[in-house]
This record gives sequence, structure tokens and C-alpha cells, in this order.
Amino acid sequence: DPLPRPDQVGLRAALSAAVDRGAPGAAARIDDRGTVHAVSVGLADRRTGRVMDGRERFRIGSVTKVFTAVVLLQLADEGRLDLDAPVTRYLPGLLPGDTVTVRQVLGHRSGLYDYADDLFARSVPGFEAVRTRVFAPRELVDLSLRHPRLNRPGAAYAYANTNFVIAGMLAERLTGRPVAAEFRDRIFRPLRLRDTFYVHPGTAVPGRHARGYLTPDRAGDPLVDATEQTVSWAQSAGAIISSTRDVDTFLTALLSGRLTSPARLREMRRAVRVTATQAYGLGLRRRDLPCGVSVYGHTGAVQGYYTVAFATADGRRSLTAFANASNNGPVLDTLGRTLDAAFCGVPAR
Ligand SMILES: C[C@@H](NC(=O)[C@@H](C)NC(=O)CCCC[C@H](NC(=O)C[NH3+])C(=O)[O-])C(=O)O
Repeated sequence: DPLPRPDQVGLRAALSAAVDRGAPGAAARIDDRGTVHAVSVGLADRRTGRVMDGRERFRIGSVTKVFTAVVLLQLADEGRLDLDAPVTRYLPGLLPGDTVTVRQVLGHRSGLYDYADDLFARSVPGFEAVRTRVFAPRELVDLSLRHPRLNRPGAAYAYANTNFVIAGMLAERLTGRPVAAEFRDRIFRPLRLRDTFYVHPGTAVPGRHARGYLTPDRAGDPLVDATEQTVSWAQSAGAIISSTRDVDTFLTALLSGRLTSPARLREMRRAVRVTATQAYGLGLRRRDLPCGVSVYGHTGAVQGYYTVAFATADGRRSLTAFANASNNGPVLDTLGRTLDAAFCGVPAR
């Protein structure tokens, strides 16, 4: 059954609300079977006063996890990876005496602790301590292993960046190539994602981009320009740079079955409930919207940038929205309202 037309007024209202709550700027792009609706508000750069126009590149944070999951699901399709094998079959010794499977890692059901909780307990000092650091993936896993498991493998959902650092290690071990090469050859090039890069551990955002601003924990402190950072603390869990156009293209291609076999896509979408309206599959979030539409994608939060990127189950309509702010809950909540505008149409007023 056809979706209601996108609510352009509602889309602009959601972005303006994000700016009212402290984001310097925001932008959103809906791709509705080729018909594009794009809105942008506020500033891409506070210093120069450059206004946001929606074509900017920006850091997509955990939307990276969808790309990393696609690489592993393609390896499963190629018969080179068994999703139900223990991680230690491919990475011996990584998780001592552990039965955690690849599928549990991709579904955040490994029970592993999220080291990011330690790194960013204090947002600005935590960021400043890592912004130029380069971590070996193993270092990040070891940070996590300093904590006891949150639960037995498979017992419950517990979000952890640790899982997608391990997923990146699996891709490198199975292919013998850097995960950057796998992203490029399996996804970025085939889909012609010209705004999409994995430059880790480089700190510069290539080409024309929105600057990103980290909101300090103490009200009244100045925003921190967080644009240049290695994002090595997240790497295959959060370091991709892209644009609203490219993320729309990627989600549309993925959900319309162009990147994996139908069987693997079904497994990716088979989501385990997390809350009344949210579920998690393999590297993919499902949001059940109030109007009854379920959408698949991911959110992102890296210093300076929030992203909301979702599409319908068949990929015919996708939405990517971002604000160049982070550590600001009200901004993230209002950015989430772009989903209702994109997929639920004009509310009955
Ligand atoms: C939420 C999103 N996850 C991600 O995008 C991953 C890469 N980010 C995080 O886990 C949060 C890192 C801290 C951000 C920092 N927060 C703090 O420093 C809080 N003390 C900030 O907001 O900039 C997802 O999976 O949906």
C-alpha cells in the first residue's frame, strides 16, 4: 500500500526545531522512488557564516555499522564466513574462552561492554583525549574486556561499539585487506558514492563539508568545533564520512536487495525487539513509527554530528537527516521527528 506523501512542512519544522535547541544547522533529504525532497536550515560553518545547503559531507557515526554489516553479509553470501561460528574461529584468542558468535556481534547480543561509555563519561575532556589518537582495533577490544560481560552471549541486546570494531577485524582477517578497501570496492564504488569516504585515521573531512560542533556538558560553555578528528575510537563502528544523498542511495540499494542475497537481507532485517518502538537486526535498527510504518536504518552520534538514516522495508523511500551538533539530547530527539514527516505524511490536524 502506498505511503502518504512526505510532509515537507513537517520536515522543515523538525530541522528548525533542532536549530532552536542548539544545533548550528541541519539538513534532510528524502528520496521517494527518485523524487527528491531536500531541506536545509542554519549554518554549515559558524565561523564563516556559510549556510547549510544539504550537499555537505559530514561524519555519519554509527550509520557506519550498516556498511560494516553489509561487508560481512557479503562474505557470508560468498561462503567465506559462517554467521553462527564463534568469533574466535576467525580471530583466535581475541575473546578468551568465548562462544560469542558473529551473528551475536552484529546484533549487539555478545554481552561485551561498550568502551565508549568509559572514554566519553566527560564529553569534552574525553573527546580531546582521543581526537588525534590512533587505536589498533585490539586496543579497543581490550578496553572493553576490562569490564565483566553485561550478559551471557545471546541472552540480551546491549549496544556496544566493541561489536563493530570486532566486525571490522573480521572483515580484515577474512579478506586480508584493510576494511577501507572492502568498503570502497564492495559499496562506495559500485554505488558511485562520490561523497563517501573511510579516511581513518586521517582527521580531515575531504571536500566541502559541514563543520561539526560538540555541545559541552556544562551549560553555557562554548561549542567545541569537533570536525577534525581521527574517529579511531570508533573506526569500523563509526568513522565513515558521507552525505545525505549518498546515504539515501546506500539504504535504497541495500533494502531493495542490490547489495546482498535475499536470504542475507532477511537475516539483516530480522530484528530483535529493544523497546516498544525499536528493534535491532544485524547492523540495522528498525523503528516502528506511530503511523504503522516500520523503517530500517541507523542513527549516528559522533562528536559534532547527529545522523538519522532510515528507509522503508522495500527501499522505495529513504530519509537521511543530520544536524552538525552532538551531546545534545533535545537536538537528537527533534531530528528523530524527520521520520514522521518522511514516512507518515501530514498528521491529521
Ligand atoms: C548513538 C549511535 N551510536 C554511534 O553513533 C556511536 C558511534 N557513538 C556512540 O556510541 C556515542 C559516542 C559519544 C558521543 C558523544 N557523547 C558523549 O560524549 C556523552 N558523554 C557526543 O554526543 O558527541 C547509534 O548507534 O545509534
